[in-house]
Amino acid sequence: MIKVDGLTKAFTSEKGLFDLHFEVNKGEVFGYIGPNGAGKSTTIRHLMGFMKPDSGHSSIHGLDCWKNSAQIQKLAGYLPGEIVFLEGMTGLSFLTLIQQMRKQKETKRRDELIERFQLDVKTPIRKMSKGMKQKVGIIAAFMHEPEVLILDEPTSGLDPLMQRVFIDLILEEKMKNKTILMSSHSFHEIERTCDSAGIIKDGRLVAYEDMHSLRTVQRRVFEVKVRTDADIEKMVQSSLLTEVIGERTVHITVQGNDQEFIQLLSQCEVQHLDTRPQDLEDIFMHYYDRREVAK
Ligand SMILES: Nc1ncnc2c1ncn2[C@@H]1O[C@H](COP(=O)(O)OP(=O)(O)OP(=O)(O)O)[C@@H](O)[C@H]1O
Repeated sequence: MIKVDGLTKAFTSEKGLFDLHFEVNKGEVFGYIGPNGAGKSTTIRHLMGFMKPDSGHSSIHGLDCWKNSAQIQKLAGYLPGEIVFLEGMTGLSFLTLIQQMRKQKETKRRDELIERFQLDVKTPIRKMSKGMKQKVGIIAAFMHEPEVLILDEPTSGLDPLMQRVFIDLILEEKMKNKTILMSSHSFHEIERTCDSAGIIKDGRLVAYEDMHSLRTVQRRVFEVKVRTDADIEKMVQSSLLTEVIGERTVHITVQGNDQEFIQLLSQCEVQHLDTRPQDLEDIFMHYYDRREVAK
């Protein structure tokens, strides 16, 4: 449904997008994550046909995003990272204008969303808080029930209750077989809603996770506190995946090698042991360090 094929847009030799490839199938929710300035919004602008790639292409529903930008913009529900509103409008007059531009007469879904997000649409947009403006943008993106949704940091500015309302909305759209790409800085949001997640760094896709296999494979992270530095050394030297996180405390990721882990523990003087399932943050967090040289 959404296809990005060798997409390249070089602003400088290091900034932009470089030979980007990924696909999102119909009915899937794809989470697009990465550090500030990685290239998420630039990818999204290409998908919406606002930018011409230097090489490669992207398509939605088989339509080239650049060559068929008018059709793409009609087809997809889009939430920009920064919404620009016209002066002197209320939330309702803005939403009505968007509906008129789309020749959409039906207001039932719009009103349902207004109700759900508890938005006071009579407030002039210039007097709205960041979160209120974000709600207006979300409603505008969803109210015509598009088959494809392209969302740039949709929950930015929303309070925790509204973030939950948004997650429920995504899960509901997923049940209706909608295809969704959303960029986010929230691992929790991605874990709750997405079928797959990709991480972009310095304009390149550096990791990809299928959320279903992530859930079924269930790696576990153990936090182990030992008594001596020698114990720490033993752990680090073992073939297990370890990360020293504090004084004589180490995180060990275990996946199918439980026996090896137990043997290692039996050789050390363990003072404290704790565990939790590995989450997306554990897998992707190190990609966020901007000091790390891109591989
Ligand atoms: N029109 C442009 N001209 C030149 N450089 C640009 C342009 N648009 C974006 N960039 C640069 O490209 C890089 C990627 O920017 P982009 O906005 O896509 O990042 P992002 O992943 O969305 O970041 P954030 O999480 O901060 O929103 C940044 O270094 C940015 O400064």
